[in-house]
Amino acid sequence: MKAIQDCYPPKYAHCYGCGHGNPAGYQLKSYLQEGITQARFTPGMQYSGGVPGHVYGGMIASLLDCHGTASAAAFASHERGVAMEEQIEPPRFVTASLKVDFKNPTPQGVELLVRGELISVEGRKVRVALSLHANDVVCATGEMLAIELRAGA
Ligand SMILES: CCCCC/C=C\C/C=C\C/C=C\C/C=C\CCCC(=O)SCCNC(=O)CCNC(=O)[C@H](O)C(C)(C)COP(=O)(O)OP(=O)(O)OC[C@H]1O[C@@H](n2cnc3c(N)ncnc32)[C@H](O)[C@@H]1OP(=O)(O)O
Repeated sequence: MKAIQDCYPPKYAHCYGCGHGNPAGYQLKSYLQEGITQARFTPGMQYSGGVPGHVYGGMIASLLDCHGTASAAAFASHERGVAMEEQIEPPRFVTASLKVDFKNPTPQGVELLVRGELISVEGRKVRVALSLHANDVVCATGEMLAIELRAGA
């Protein structure tokens, strides 16, 4: 199955968090399956937070950020009855607002699961509920308002 981010042409593949054309970035890959989006990622040991052995909060927020905008694009496409991979230029969303709640320390050296669920689609505005899990423990939850860029932006 093609990742949501891999549906974009090279000219839009530069994002630090998820662009497949950015060799220095995370190259996060998100997938929509059965109404839920998921991405898996193991942050390098350089992303240490203040507490040894735990992941830096900004890294966690960035995973929710990138997974959220990709999820918004996939959810909006699905609502419009078209799959991401069927579009030459899929809809592009940016983060207008991202709230993160850090629920539990996130351990390093563990594959993290990031999940997204659609809250609502209202024109260009898509709200996504996000969560980040390590070893089946919810470490962070979040909510994003993503906004679709206007054509030509
Ligand atoms: C940078 C472009 C990247 C695109 C790349 C695309 C693909 C890349 C490949 C694969 C990955 C797929 C997606 C990944 C893309 C990026 C990932 C990382 C995500 C980010 O890291 S991305 C960077 C941080 N992000 C920004 O850099 C945004 C700066 N910002 C703006 O560029 C404008 O601000 C914008 C466009 C958001 C809106 O501007 P606009 O002129 O188009 O629209 P407008 O202002 O009219 O708002 C329309 C309606 O949203 C409401 N609204 C707006 N903002 C709100 C807020 N904060 N809270 C509550 N409501 C809000 C209004 O109230 C109105 O609501 P209503 O229609 O009901 O009146």
